[in-house]
Amino acid sequence: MKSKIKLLLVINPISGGSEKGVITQDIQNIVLNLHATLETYQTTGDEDEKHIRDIIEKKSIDRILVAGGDGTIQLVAKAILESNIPIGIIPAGSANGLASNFNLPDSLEEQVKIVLGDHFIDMDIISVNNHLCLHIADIGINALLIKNYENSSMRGKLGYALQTIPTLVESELPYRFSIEINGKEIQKAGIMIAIANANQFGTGAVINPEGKMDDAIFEVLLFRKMDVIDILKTLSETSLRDPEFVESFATNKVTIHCKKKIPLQVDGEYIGEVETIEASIVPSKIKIMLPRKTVQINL
Ligand SMILES: Nc1ncnc2c1ncn2[C@@H]1O[C@H](COP(=O)(O)OP(=O)(O)OP(=O)(O)O)[C@@H](O)[C@H]1O
Repeated sequence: MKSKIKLLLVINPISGGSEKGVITQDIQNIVLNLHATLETYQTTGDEDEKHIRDIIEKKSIDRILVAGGDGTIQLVAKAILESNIPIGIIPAGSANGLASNFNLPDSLEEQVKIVLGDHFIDMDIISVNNHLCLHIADIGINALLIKNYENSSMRGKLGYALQTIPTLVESELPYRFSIEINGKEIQKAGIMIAIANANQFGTGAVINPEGKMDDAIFEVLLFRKMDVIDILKTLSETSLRDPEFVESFATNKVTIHCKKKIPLQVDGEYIGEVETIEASIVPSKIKIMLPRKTVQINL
């Protein structure tokens, strides 16, 4: 008889502002009926990466199930970079930017079955100024919006929307970029540049319909202009890819210089202001367990 799969549940108790005690109990019950054993690690925000690595080694973990937002998935991705242990996702963050790209089922039982299944994607990882990026990084207006949102007391989409007007007033648009890409240096003006591994923001707005997450290529998207209405559209499930204002370049390496310091965010975390962004595909990939019917979103 095949030995049972050793599953580690990594759960972030504060992500998405929701109580996780019930989820943990439900997962324990679901796993009891499947060919697996369960270890649980609750994140504390302090040295989680190291603790997860220790558990993987001591308990010979085969698969990891992450219940949290992008920050928690990032943390686990760093911990497993060398061991290449497959991970499954229970979207339990406030935005779930990465998970929104995978058509995951809502049922907890299905989500647990997926991590124990055999269908996966070998997902690319991008390094952006030495930060791991699984989803989308950007410089310019959206990063400034995320910074203002993080500093405000209002959470959720409304909190984000309320930051758009002060953000536009504060920003000095357009930014002027010098982009070294595919052996060329080009000069462009715009309100933001996104470095996209994935197709869509957590809000559902598709910004990169032709992006594939396992082709060792990422897209550099230059947004030429955007007004308040366009920014508010990112809060709904509409495509933002009007060719009038987005220019796209596919590559595995890019360097972008901006004359003035410009805000940078990676996977929803505000990083700070930078003058240069260096992004490249890293040699390691991570195995994300997916439902059988996952299709890449192509509009
Ligand atoms: N027990 C804890 N107490 C406080 N902070 C924690 C704890 N566990 C993890 N964290 C912090 O939670 C953050 C990651 O949260 P995560 O991104 O997963 O959720 P989120 O912000 O709600 O979701 P999203 O990124 O989808 O908006 C990290 O900054 C991590 O340090």
